[in-house]
Amino acid sequence: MASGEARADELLLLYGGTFDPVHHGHLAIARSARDRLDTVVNLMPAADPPHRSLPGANAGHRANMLDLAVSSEPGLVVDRRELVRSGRSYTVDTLRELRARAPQSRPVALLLGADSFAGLPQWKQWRALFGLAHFVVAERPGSDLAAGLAAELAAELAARETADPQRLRTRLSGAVLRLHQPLIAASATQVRQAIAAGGDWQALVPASVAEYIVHHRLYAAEGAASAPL
Ligand SMILES: Nc1ncnc2c1ncn2[C@@H]1O[C@H](COP(=O)(O)OP(=O)(O)OP(=O)(O)O)[C@@H](O)[C@H]1O
Ligand SMILES: O=C(O)c1ccc[n+]([C@@H]2O[C@H](COP(=O)([O-])O)[C@@H](O)[C@H]2O)c1
Repeated sequence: MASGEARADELLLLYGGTFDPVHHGHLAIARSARDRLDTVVNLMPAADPPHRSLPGANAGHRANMLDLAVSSEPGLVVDRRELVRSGRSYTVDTLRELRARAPQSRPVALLLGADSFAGLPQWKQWRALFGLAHFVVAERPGSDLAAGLAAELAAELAARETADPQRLRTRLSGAVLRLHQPLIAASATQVRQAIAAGGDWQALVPASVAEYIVHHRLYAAEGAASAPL
């Protein structure tokens, strides 16, 4: 495990998401990436996530829940860089900003689920992303990368895939590593819907996150406004 001050050539692993709310599926892939790559995972909530409707909880609440979720998890930390920027949280903008500040010798990787990776051709300037970061793609129940990828993305994957985690350190960007972590089928939609419907949801998130949701009345059924942060 990497510890202390990051070296200029240390791999920087970012895990972006809406995290509305963070659940055990998110944490499982973060732990798996941490262990496979022997590095810290920076969970980075999107303030205004592109290509989806407004989150159910505001960015401050979502980041606070992440803080709680990682508080006893070695090697997982919260990165608020997208919370201090206005406008939509496009990944290409985040990476360019980071590249302008970080040492040029520092490799950067993005962690994402297979469903997100399959949607990459819809992202802003998606091809430019390969020049800015590596991709670490986690399996997700229901998303099969072997089938259903757009031809242009399938071609990129075939050219860039590596099974060697070291490749993410010897190059600055452009490789794709697949992560075969234990699958957890949880989704944030499932959590939000179960809360709104009065169903069972608490086992899908860490206990501290469940307490936060209840305390702030997040995702409550229509008519029950959530508490402001
Ligand atoms: N259970 C899971 N297994 C693997 N990857 C996941 C899982 N849940 C989320 N991810 C990945 O984590 C990233 C952030 O996901 P996000 O915050 O949108 O969660 P979500 O559960 O997909 O949310 P929603 O249901 O609101 O769409 C995405 O790249 C997504 O593919
Ligand atoms: O940059 C884009 O166009 C873009 C489009 C869709 C998603 N993303 C990023 O992908 C990450 C996962 O998104 P989501 O919606 O699945 O939570 C999150 O960091 C988003 O900002 C980025």
